[in-house]
Amino acid sequence: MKNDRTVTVVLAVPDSPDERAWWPGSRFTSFYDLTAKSSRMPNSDNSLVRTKILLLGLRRSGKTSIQQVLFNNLPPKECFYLDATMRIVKHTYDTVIPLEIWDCPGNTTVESLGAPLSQFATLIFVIDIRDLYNQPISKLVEFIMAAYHENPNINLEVFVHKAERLHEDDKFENFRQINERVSDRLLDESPEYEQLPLNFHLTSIHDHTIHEAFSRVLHKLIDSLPYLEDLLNVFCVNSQSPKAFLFDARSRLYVATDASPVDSATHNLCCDNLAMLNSFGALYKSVSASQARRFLPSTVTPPPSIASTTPSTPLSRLSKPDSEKQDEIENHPNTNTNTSAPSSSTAPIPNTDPNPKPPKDRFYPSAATSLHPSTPGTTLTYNMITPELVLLALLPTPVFESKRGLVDINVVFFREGVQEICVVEKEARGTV
Ligand SMILES: Nc1nc2c(ncn2[C@@H]2O[C@H](COP(=O)(O)OP(=O)(O)OP(=O)(O)O)[C@@H](O)[C@H]2O)c(=O)[nH]1
Repeated sequence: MKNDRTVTVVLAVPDSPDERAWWPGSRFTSFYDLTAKSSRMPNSDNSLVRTKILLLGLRRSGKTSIQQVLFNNLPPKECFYLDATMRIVKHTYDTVIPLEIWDCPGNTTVESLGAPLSQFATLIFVIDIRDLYNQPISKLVEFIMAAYHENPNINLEVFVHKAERLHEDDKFENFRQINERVSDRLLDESPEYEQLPLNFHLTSIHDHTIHEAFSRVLHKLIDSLPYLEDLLNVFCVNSQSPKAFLFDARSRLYVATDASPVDSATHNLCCDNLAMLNSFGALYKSVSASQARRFLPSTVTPPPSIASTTPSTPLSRLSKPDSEKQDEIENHPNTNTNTSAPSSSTAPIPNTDPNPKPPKDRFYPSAATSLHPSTPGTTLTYNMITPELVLLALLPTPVFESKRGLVDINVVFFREGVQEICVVEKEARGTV
């Protein structure tokens, strides 16, 4: 009976524009029109307004590794071979908001930065967890003081990094000491720094802590976060989902989640599942590429066949027959070859078709994985929402099995709301 009531609620939502007035995405449009749009006019040269993040820290603290692992899919083990950063490198990344991440050399000072701190929305300072000496703390304090005077609204984040290198007790002791020393040094400088909101995170590229910490950094930068959270809350209630995340597919950062608390185990599970599904995209790309290989030089290595590379877990299943959807899956962002990734095996395919087909409607892939088969069980669902974003939601398996259509309808309306928000974000930044 309880589930039937949910059906009524969901189907009643979007019948007419009037009835949809309560829909969070719509409320967002009108409110956001009045607020963010006016404060986020495009640059005078009509270029895209990017939110800037400053990545600072001593040499070898792990700045470039963090950027490369999160935004360039570099496997953590390969970070060992990264060259030292000699000049400031500006990396751009597009998700709900467009980002510009400044990876700075270890010797960067406030003076040598070459840009006022007022330009940046967030300053992330990376400290090696074993580096309890004066130098990194002095440098961090120098930047905090400068930021306080130039840009009091800047988000100050400290990543106490390479945390996996220490045992639990030492990890928390070093974390506490770094935290305490920074606070003491700031207090020595002036009591006015006492109230500064400094956020400390324990991070490592070798586990999911870097994803969780950077996600929290990102949340503070997304003006539309409350509206995305509203949509997730509505989705969870109507689909009986205990937890749902809206993830940026490529970086595996979650851009929003519902109101229930995030527990690391669930977050990590979603991250792993996303990594597994992301790797599907590359497989389909290879298969499609093989059909077009007649256009390519013969030196291109043949891709592995689907049959031999499909993950063996019987519980993971794509929602549509593979053969039907290969072409459309090619449009999935996860199938995009990341040109700056270190080891991309798929060469770009020249478009030699003299009669190119008209663009197709976007296909939104979905998948479901049973997490533990014992009754009642939990199912993790994956639904693509926009080219960048995917919805990962936990559902009781009986709900998923008996109310699949209902969940799908909820996903459709959720997608509509999120897409509306993304359009408004883009409009506010002058990209549409
Ligand atoms: N154990 C461990 N090593 C890490 C982690 N992150 C980065 N490293 C290693 O730290 C070393 C330095 O990493 P980089 O990313 O080059 O450091 P950086 O701060 O960019 O260094 P500069 O470019 O010289 O300023 C590399 O060998 C990485 O593999 C981590 O979370 N854990």
